[in-house]
Amino acid sequence: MESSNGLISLETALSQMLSHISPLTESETLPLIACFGRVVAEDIISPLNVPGFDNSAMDGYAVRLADVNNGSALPVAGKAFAGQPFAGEWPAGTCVRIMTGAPIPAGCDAVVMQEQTEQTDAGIRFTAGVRQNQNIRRAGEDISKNAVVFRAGTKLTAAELPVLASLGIAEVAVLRKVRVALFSTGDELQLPGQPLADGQIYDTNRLAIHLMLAQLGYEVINLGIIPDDPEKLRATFIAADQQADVVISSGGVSVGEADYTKTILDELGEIAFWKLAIKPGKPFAFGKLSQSWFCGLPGNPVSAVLTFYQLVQPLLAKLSGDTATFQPLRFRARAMERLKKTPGRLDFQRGIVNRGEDGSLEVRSTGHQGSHIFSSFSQGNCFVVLERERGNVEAGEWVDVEMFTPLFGV
Ligand SMILES: Nc1nc2c(c(=O)[nH]1)N[C@H]1C(S)=C(S)[C@@H](COP(=O)(O)OP(=O)(O)OC[C@H]3O[C@@H](n4cnc5c(N)ncnc54)[C@H](O)[C@@H]3O)O[C@H]1N2
Ligand code: MOO
Repeated sequence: MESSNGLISLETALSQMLSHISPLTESETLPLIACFGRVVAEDIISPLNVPGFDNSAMDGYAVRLADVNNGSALPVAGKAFAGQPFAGEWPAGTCVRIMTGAPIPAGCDAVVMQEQTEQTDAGIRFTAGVRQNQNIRRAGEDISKNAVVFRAGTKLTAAELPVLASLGIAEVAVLRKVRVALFSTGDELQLPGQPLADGQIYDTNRLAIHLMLAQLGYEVINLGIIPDDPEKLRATFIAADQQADVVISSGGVSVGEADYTKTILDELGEIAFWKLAIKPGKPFAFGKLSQSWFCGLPGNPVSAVLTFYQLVQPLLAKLSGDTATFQPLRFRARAMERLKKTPGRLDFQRGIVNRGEDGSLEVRSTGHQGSHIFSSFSQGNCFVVLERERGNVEAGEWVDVEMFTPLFGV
């Protein structure tokens, strides 16, 4: 949707970007430990049942139902341990001492937990009723042999990789990592550790974007700070385009000094300069260089992080082959103070959300909402997402909040 003020909605921008992207196809086979954050290249089929055999969920006694529930005590015929099954004959009218994880002896109907038994001179007496199948974990209950465990396009994390270990799978074909080239532009930028000349500032954005890319599992080619010099900019764009799947720059996308960035980008590819109906993060560039995709983030640090999060992250996920759709979870919270808001853009204010005494969520502002206030990220824990046409929020009104957690990592 493009409104009368010429601003494109976040959804329109995102769907336009994603419509161009096809996932990578090259894959490599790696050991499980190296697959963290990688995307499965082909469906993974289970080579076995998990559990692999019927086994006990408790330390106790394996019984046949016909022998229990009449109150009589049963002598112990033998023992079954995890890794050491009960061997030999199991005479009628006896029970088997069994440990958690031990294979169930053939003919066993139930396992009685130790706490529901008593040792008597005649053997083990059962102090509670016994039901068929109780405390037996059946073969294939978690995953059955030949089932599709994970479809191609699943991102492997600490939730998925141990499942593969439980199947005895040692290595997996995963898609190659997305390569991202990154640089900051601007004569005013200086490296931390260096003295500042008059009017200079330290480069914040490149570190922020680098860290977010790294924690999302992408390969980062960090090309440093590029001054506002057409030749240097052109050489950097060309080098970045040759090495990466996606080139990300920060700065120079607004109306001011973006001139040669625009000229160079026109020369090298097809780039659209958008004005997005979000705050912060209005100016944003997207398009194709000669072989890579280009995302131009706005220079203001909060705007750079927000546009990366809302637009670049889903683009990278699609390119990486990850089929999960990017849908940040939002919760309703009660504003505990007035939040200033001008209608016209979707606002992502920084807030601090907590659970109130009545159990509902309560949110406060981190204070100054300028797009240069990077410390609002460490002071806050969430975005307060305010609808495009909404005006000021009064204390007590309900708002949407979106936690920072997946954005900044641990
Ligand atoms: N006349 C207008 N001026 C501006 C508009 C507009 O629509 N009309 N939009 C404003 C908004 S909103 C933003 S956001 C910025 C984006 O501008 P650029 O992408 O061209 O970025 P710069 O002008 O290069 O820098 C903006 C600001 O951010 C600082 N900066 C830049 N890079 C970094 C960095 N790596 N680390 C830390 N800080 C950085 C830079 O010094 C400027 O202060 O434009 C507004 N202006
Ligand atoms: O969009 Mo700007 O990012 O409001 O500062």
